[in-house]
Amino acid sequence: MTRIESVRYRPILDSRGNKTVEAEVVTEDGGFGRAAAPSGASTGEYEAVELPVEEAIAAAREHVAPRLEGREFAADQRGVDAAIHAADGTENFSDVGANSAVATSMAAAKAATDVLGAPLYQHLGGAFRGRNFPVPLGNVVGGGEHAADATAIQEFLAAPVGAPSVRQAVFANAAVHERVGELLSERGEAAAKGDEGAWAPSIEDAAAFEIVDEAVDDVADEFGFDVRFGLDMAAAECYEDSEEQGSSNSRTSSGDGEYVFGDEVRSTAEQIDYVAGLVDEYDLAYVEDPLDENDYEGFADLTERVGDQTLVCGDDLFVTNVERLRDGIAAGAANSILVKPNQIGTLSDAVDAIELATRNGYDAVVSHRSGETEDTTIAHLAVAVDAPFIKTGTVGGERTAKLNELIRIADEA
Ligand SMILES: C=C(OP(=O)(O)O)C(=O)O
Ligand SMILES: [Mg+2]
Repeated sequence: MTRIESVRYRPILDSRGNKTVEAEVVTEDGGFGRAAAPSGASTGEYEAVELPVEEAIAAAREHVAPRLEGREFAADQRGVDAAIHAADGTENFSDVGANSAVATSMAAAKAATDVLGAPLYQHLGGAFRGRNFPVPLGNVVGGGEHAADATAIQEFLAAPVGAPSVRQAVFANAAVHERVGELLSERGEAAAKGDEGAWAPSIEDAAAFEIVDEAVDDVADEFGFDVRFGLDMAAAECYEDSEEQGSSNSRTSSGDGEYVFGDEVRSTAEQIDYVAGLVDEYDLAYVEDPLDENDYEGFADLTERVGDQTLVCGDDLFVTNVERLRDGIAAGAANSILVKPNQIGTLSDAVDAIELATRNGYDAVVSHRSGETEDTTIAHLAVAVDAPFIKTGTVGGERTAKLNELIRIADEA
């Protein structure tokens, strides 16, 4: 009943003004699904390959669409995703592009829900989903690869862990963003916004810690529940391998290089001490990518030290990849995984990573990318898999698209 009749592709714009892939899937009985690929800036070395948009679209038209049209059923997500894999034939979607793959995978899911008449989260997660909602982690200050001349740490994230509802949590994060803006202007720090809508002031990380700490305390008092904060350090971007000092982003070895965050240079042991100290000092709820993407051992050491106090999350470390996650679980590296469907290319692969994580006591954090569209699939995915957290910004239309969808799902569930 949901047999796919046609698959169409077009280039559209993402929030950075770059071109990205939009896919549309139409079923024989008129079901329609449309989805668009997001795009990262601080991408992990081991992510599936994003091809230039025209190339990805041409490859998808030639190889993916013919494997789906008249052959696969949109409601059979595993079948659709297996066909996309077969059309590509590589380990990392380097032939058709993870951007066209993920757009197709998500569009098929939406076409199925259109026919089935069920919300996307229910189609993906089943009849018993829709009761639990993720805590939204929302970045309020940032820099790194997301803004020039701003903080060295990529993201300072509000974490409204005590919120009684997803709506209150979303509103609290917006309030933290607003309060941070006020505190910055009281200090005379005019700030632009980075790629994800967070303030991008030209200040040291130490000043950002003071400001965000004060802002979350103020908002916790105002809202009457616990609001903490966390970080995405995106440390692979700041790691310089010992064999290639001076050239940033070397990814060939780990452990004996240096972390260069602004003017501060740290060895791996010092970086672990520094992060553990931050967790204690600021009662951090969350620390993503505190170490290089190859350093399972460093992640394990840090997790051993602070894993009972905070979430230690692997983004570039795991890249939503079950093989890399399996290695991490064996090593005791991290206790949570960031899940970005475009890092791995299909919804089925993303769900596999989430299920492996959950079975092993790792929390899944479903995440946006710095380059986004109005697509709301990740809001539904987070509810469908019972993810305890979602990271999808705080303000800006492409971010509020997901946050407002979460509020709607909660209202209608
Ligand atoms: C969302 C992130 O940024 P990007 O999409 O640039 O990888 C991240 O690093 O978690
Ligand atoms: Mg990250």
